[in-house]
Amino acid sequence: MQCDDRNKKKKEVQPEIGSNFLEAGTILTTPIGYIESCFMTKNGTPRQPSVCSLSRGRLRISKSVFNNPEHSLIGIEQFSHVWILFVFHKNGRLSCKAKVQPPRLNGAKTGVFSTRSPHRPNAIGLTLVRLEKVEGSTLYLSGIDIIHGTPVIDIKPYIPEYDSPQSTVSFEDVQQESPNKHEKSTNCALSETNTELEGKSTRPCQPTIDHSAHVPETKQAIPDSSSEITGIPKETSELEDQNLKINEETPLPIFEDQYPRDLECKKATKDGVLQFTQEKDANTISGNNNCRTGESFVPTWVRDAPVAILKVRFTPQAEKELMQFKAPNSTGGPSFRYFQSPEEAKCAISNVLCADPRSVYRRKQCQDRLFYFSLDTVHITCWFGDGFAEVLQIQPVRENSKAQS
Ligand SMILES: C[S@@+](CC[C@H](N)C(=O)[O-])C[C@H]1O[C@@H](n2cnc3c(N)ncnc32)[C@H](O)[C@@H]1O
Repeated sequence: MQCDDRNKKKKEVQPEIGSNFLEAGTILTTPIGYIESCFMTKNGTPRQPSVCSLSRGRLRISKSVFNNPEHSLIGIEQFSHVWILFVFHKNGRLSCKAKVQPPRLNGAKTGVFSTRSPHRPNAIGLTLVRLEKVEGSTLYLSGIDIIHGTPVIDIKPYIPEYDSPQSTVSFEDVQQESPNKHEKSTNCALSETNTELEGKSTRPCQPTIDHSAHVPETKQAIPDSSSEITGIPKETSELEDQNLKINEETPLPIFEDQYPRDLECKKATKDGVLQFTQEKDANTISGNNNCRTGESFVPTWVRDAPVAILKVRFTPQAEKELMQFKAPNSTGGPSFRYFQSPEEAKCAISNVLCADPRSVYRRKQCQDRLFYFSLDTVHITCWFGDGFAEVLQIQPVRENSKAQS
């Protein structure tokens, strides 16, 4: 059913139901399309898009959502990157585990919401991908970590001024620095409470300069005369469009008391669970307020994983087999669907393997087992040794072959 029809129907039949569900935060999602990806199975799919910039895919906006799906993409080609929100449809079942074991913690547990684990209560994924081109109602993407057939529920443009604090430091460094160093920067005239109203934004008050992603000029956060005083970029007017306008009648939420001032970080404890203890006489400023405006922080485990970056090598036989593959739509021999050449494929395979795609279980308990995965139209067999991965065999993917999960 298309958007217009659905709205009409809601209005005619049960006008209040739609809004009640929205109020309760319950929505029935309708995929706007399904990802066509070079990754057919979860196995071997990178854990984040940054792992393999050559991983390609397509997304065609469905005609069941818009009469003219191409209209929904007008202007999007002016962005270099877009966020893709999708459903982890191959999770098997919905997860209700509050603690998970991200591979980078090598077996230790942490709270699900401090990770990017697929196993989360609402099974929603968020990936920042490069937008290569737009043709009609189809987006051509690269740098994906999403498998073929994944239902996509939304696309949003990546806008560095909104989405990316200027610099990232480690949580532990922030904790070690003297408290005086973390005085809030005075160039920000937004009150803390107002910042909370804006969705806990860490957006810098000053426009950010150093961004490689491109944004259409109309979207640049250029302060106008009215925003100069507060340092709020012009685009804040969007909040007003969404009825979030801050006015005298709108009570400002007070969040301060809910946040302890300092968190003492303790690394993995005896039961393998990461624990952060709060100081007893916690003050009222959140941990996030410990960092300077425009700065963000992440735990060290996100950056310095206990998992080594592996060296990747190909046996001469595997290399020879890969060279048989031809550019898309070529005849006489196996051809790629997404990669343009065997060299590109080799680079992508190396990227996937050097990040060690094995689960913690596989890494620890079954080190000597062969590992299989597929990428584009290539089926790869490899093994892992101490600090390296070796590709043993490259075969064309068989249509009905089922890779290990
Ligand atoms: C760690 S998640 C991160 C995804 C996204 N960047 C995020 O942060 O929400 C990436 C992994 O999800 C898995 N995956 C990708 N698409 C999936 C799908 N449709 N259903 C279940 N798992 C999926 C793949 O195994 C991939 O390695």
